[in-house]
Amino acid sequence: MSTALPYDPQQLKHRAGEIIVNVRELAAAGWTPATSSNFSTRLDDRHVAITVSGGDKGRLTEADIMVVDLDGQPVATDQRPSAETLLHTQLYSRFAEIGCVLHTHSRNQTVASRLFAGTGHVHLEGYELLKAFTGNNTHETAIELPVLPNSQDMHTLAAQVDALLDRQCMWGYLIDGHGLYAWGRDMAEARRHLEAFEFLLGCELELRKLHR
Ligand SMILES: CSCCC(=O)C(=O)COP(=O)(O)O
Ligand SMILES: [Zn+2]
Repeated sequence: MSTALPYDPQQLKHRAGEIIVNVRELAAAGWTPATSSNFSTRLDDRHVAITVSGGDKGRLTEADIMVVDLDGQPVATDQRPSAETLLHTQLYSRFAEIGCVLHTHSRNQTVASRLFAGTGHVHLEGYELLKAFTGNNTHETAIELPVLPNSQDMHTLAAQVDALLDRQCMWGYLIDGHGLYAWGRDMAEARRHLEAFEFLLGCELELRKLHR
């Protein structure tokens, strides 16, 4: 006897393939070292496809992508979702339009998170690449990328993110000594935001090396 799944398995297959292809490229760029990072996409208004906890994210297969509900509870599986699932589901729960959340641990992201933890944000201004963020259409603007203190308690981190989202519209944040979260309406938009943050953080770090 087969039990009907509460989500569309074809949609899961499609979204899992999308995660695998994109994450392989992010891993090849060195942004997912030592089993770090996690990735998710929305399946429908109640379900999210997310990477399982642990393992080399550069070698994901369909078996490494599972389904959770918006409370982060596994659906029709006994696999263990990412330890940081709450940081994904809080965004899907809060914004119906968010379709993809990407979290990476590149060197630039991690170094910048340490360097700017004291000020609580990274000021990004005057760059043409700011136009990569949905809603921006000029370089004559600035965004503040928040830097949150790290915690092993996801509820503490999620509360900090919620407090920020109450105050500002944003496409990502850094966690001190940890990495970057970025999101968008779909994989393409989330990846564009992630790559833009990575590039701009690299520029800010390089400028500091040049003492500017
Ligand atoms: C060795 S990485 C430490 C955990 C982490 O920050 C991360 O991004 C990966 O956690 P997950 O449970 O999603 O594998
Ligand atoms: Zn992490």
